[in-house]
Amino acid sequence: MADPLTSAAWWPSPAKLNLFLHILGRYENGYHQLQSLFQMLDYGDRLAFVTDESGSVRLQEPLAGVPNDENLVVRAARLLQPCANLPHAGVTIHLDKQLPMGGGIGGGSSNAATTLVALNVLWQCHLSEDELADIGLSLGADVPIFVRGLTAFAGGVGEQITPVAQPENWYLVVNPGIHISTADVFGADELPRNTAPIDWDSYQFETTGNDCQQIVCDRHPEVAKLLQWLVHYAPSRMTGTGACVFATFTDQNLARQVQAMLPAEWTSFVAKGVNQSPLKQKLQEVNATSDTR
Ligand SMILES: C[C@@](CO)(OP(=O)(O)O)[C@H](O)COP(=O)(O)OP(=O)(O)OC[C@H]1O[C@@H](n2ccc(N)nc2=O)[C@H](O)[C@@H]1O
Ligand SMILES: Nc1ncnc2c1ncn2[C@@H]1O[C@H](COP(=O)(O)OP(=O)(O)O)[C@@H](O)[C@H]1O
Repeated sequence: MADPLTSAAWWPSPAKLNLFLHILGRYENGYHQLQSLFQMLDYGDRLAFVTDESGSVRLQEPLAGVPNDENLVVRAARLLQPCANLPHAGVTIHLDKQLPMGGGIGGGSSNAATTLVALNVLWQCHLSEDELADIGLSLGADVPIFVRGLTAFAGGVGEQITPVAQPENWYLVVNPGIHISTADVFGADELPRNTAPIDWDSYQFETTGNDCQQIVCDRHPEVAKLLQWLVHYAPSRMTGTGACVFATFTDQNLARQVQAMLPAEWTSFVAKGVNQSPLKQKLQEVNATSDTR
């Protein structure tokens, strides 16, 4: 069937990697104080929004295991609805899901951020980026960084963001096929929670790590096996609370050569690390078009 939506109707919803993830401590509300480098990728899901005056939010393609009312896309749209400057603002949302769920690459948070950024335009809410990031934070710690759409160091629970340009490397991202709950990892007694803070200026991949990696490897030997396989070819690490693992290359062809050798049990994608996310780029294009009208 022909795609009824034009290519211009789609808004990108990119993945991220945590190039490192340190846990410094725990706040009174149970959330953890982190330091991390969020690397935006040029690869991800995409969403399209068909607005109407129904006053309701519909999701056309439900996700297996996620009731529509709990889908972050629907929750984000409903949070924004009171800010719409259109009568009875409603929307049907199309979600083209490519990213594995629960993989530590931020798919759900990114979907929520794309929904906030796109509907802010389409419903004429006129909210600032800061206001959208604040709304996003109420949906999840990772949503604000996707709203801002820049590769950045993050502190606090992940919401204190310092944009930083990184070399735009190529990443082979491998999914061992395990769904890991972020809450389960952060709830683990054996999780290290006292890593000393680092100065952003002195960041190096080699001298940092992922404080969640060891317990995930202990609990899920498949992740340990995958890491052992990948480090033969390139510097590799788990992203977020897992389960995906990435290997870093300066050359796209090398990343694809290693991808071609991966055992069939693991799925993967190759993506470029970008300093500005495809969502931010799309927003700039949309704003430029409306400025010339
Ligand atoms: C730690 C990261 C790194 O990217 O893990 P991934 O989810 O990407 O693997 C994220 O910041 C996660 O962000 P996000 O997935 O939005 O987290 P939330 O929905 O806000 O929280 C999920 C659960 O993780 C725990 N949590 C999350 C963030 C944080 N700084 N401290 C925590 O303790 C809380 O127990 C919370 O119940
Ligand atoms: N639009 C969405 N996309 C993915 N997951 C979603 C979405 N809405 C809600 N979720 C829930 O959020 C959980 C975490 O998803 P995701 O963001 O993909 O993982 P992670 O935080 O590990 O990167 C999923 O297992 C699912 O239950």
